[in-house]
Amino acid sequence: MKSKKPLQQLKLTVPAQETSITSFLTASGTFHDGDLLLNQKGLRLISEDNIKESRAPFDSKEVDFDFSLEDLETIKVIGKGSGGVVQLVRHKWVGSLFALKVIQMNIQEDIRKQIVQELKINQASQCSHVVVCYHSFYHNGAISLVLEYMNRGSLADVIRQVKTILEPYLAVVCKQVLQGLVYLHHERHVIHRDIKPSNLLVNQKGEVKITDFGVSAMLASSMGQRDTFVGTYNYMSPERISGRAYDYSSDIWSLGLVVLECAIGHFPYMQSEDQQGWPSFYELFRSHCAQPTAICPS
Ligand SMILES: Nc1ncnc2c1ncn2[C@@H]1O[C@H](COP(=O)(O)OP(=O)(O)OP(=O)(O)O)[C@@H](O)[C@H]1O
Repeated sequence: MKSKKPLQQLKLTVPAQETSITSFLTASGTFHDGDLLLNQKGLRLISEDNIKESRAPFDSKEVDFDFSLEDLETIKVIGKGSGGVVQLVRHKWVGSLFALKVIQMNIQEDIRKQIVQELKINQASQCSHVVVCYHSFYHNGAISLVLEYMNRGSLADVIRQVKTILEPYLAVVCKQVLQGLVYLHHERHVIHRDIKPSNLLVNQKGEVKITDFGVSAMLASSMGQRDTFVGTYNYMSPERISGRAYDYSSDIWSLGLVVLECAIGHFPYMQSEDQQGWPSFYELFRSHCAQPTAICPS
């Protein structure tokens, strides 16, 4: 694809809709949104009916309290995303390491909703190829997620270090991500919608796990397809770029681009690894959709 002038990585901007956090707080200071309740002591999912009946703080017997934010000490900052900072932390008494993702909640309505979605999915995940969220806390306007620490960072970090990944290893990476996607698609009925190298984390055992469900959406059969998007365009499937209906297979397209990137050492829609920046939306649209191929039906 020809690229006259490389542009910055694209992010879709959404209209600013600042929502005060106070509108989601109960009298006791618990963050409440839909069936999710979150406070300093932990997270609890509750049916809407129960919430209407009580609007009460957590029943401490129903939450595992053997773990609090005060039990964690920060070792260093390991990453920064659009939602907030990720720190490496250690449990003071047990010595276990975790990644602590702290997200300030006085943010746009759409993003807040995505984070709540992420919490619900993380809390329920039971798959060895999906990053575990052990605990989540809400305190002083911020949500903190205690995540499984993946000590080799993301696949983006790996590509930066080794440039390309040889086919036998790439096959192993691909298989693990596919196992994670099979779980998300078939067990959780979720389209991830933001599969990209920085959302695939690696540990020293060679395990690869999917993380960051900030832009995931539940695909409830009654709901059909979700049409809101927050994230980068670069790994997006032709049907999403052109605003058509999409389904689970759009995650597979994204994974395909990630695998190609690992194999050739640069994002496939850049002409070479020397090329700086990312293709513009229009360049992606033209290459995926305006000049349709077998994988982009009109
Ligand atoms: N569980 C984890 N273990 C180890 N490192 C992590 C973990 N979670 C995140 N990181 C590191 O922190 C970085 C930032 O993560 P975060 O999910 O906040 O943003 P991102 O996915 O990189 O970007 P964006 O928010 O724009 O999608 C990651 O790229 C990764 O290097």
